[in-house]
Amino acid sequence: MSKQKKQFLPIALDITDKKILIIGGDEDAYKKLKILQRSTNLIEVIAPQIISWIKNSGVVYHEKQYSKEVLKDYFLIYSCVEDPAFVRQLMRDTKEAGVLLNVHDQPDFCEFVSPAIYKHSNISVAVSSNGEDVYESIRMRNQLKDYFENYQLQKQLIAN
Ligand SMILES: C[C@@]1(CC(=O)O)c2cc3[nH]c(cc4nc(cc5[nH]c(cc(n2)[C@H]1CCC(=O)O)[C@@](C)(CC(=O)O)[C@@H]5CCC(=O)O)C(CC(=O)O)=C4CCC(=O)O)c(CCC(=O)O)c3CC(=O)O
Ligand SMILES: NC(=O)C1=CN([C@@H]2O[C@H](COP(=O)(O)OP(=O)(O)OC[C@H]3O[C@@H](n4cnc5c(N)ncnc54)[C@H](O)[C@@H]3O)[C@@H](O)[C@H]2O)C=CC1
Repeated sequence: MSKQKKQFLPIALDITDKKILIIGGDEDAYKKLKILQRSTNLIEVIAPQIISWIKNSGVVYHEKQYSKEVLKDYFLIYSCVEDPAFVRQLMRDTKEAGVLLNVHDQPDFCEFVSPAIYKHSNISVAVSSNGEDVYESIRMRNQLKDYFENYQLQKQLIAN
């Protein structure tokens, strides 16, 4: 029987005073950290080895193996670990703890996916392809970004 296609709902979550955990300490984790830092400072990283870019980014980090006891302290979990056995166990742990999981670049394992975002003050434009075509999401976000930046520029020109 063919697998049912996933459906993702685009929403905006209240993350005020809520901590987010990134599991993994390499370049992928760093990229995810930089994206999340546009929206919050309440991010922590856990991994046995953490690159210096992460350590120097002002984030709280824990240089040790992940264990499921930590999950209760966080609102969202982003995993940037590739090991499939690790991911399978993490999916069981997050389900048990009732916390939502994103697995970097692996939509089949994601309970939520990250859209491509353009943010200007209070306005956010988020583009998602239902997890199907991230490059199209990024392309469309960039076009919308150009549109909004031109729009801002035109408004300024008219005002002056
Ligand atoms: C499903 C999803 C799950 C998730 O990760 O949440 C997912 C999946 C995959 N990404 C892949 C590749 C890359 N993704 C990026 C970048 C971003 N990816 C993001 C989101 C998502 N990526 C979710 C879908 C969103 C939607 O619905 O459209 C963005 C928008 C947001 C963010 O990550 O926060 C962020 C841009 C941030 C920004 O520009 O602001 C780059 C570029 C880079 O990293 O520089 C590369 C190439 C380098 C690399 O390979 O890493 C591949 C392999 C594809 C292939 O090779 O064919 C898969 C797997 C697959 O498509 O099946
Ligand atoms: N069982 C398998 O098939 C495995 C395959 N791989 C393959 O190896 C390649 C890359 O391997 P790595 O760079 O070692 O990637 P990795 O995914 O093992 O590690 C990425 C990051 O996650 C961290 N990490 C690993 N285990 C962790 C844990 N238990 N708790 C918290 N953080 C943890 C690491 O410190 C690192 O910073 C990939 O292509 C992957 O597919 C890697 C591990 C196991």
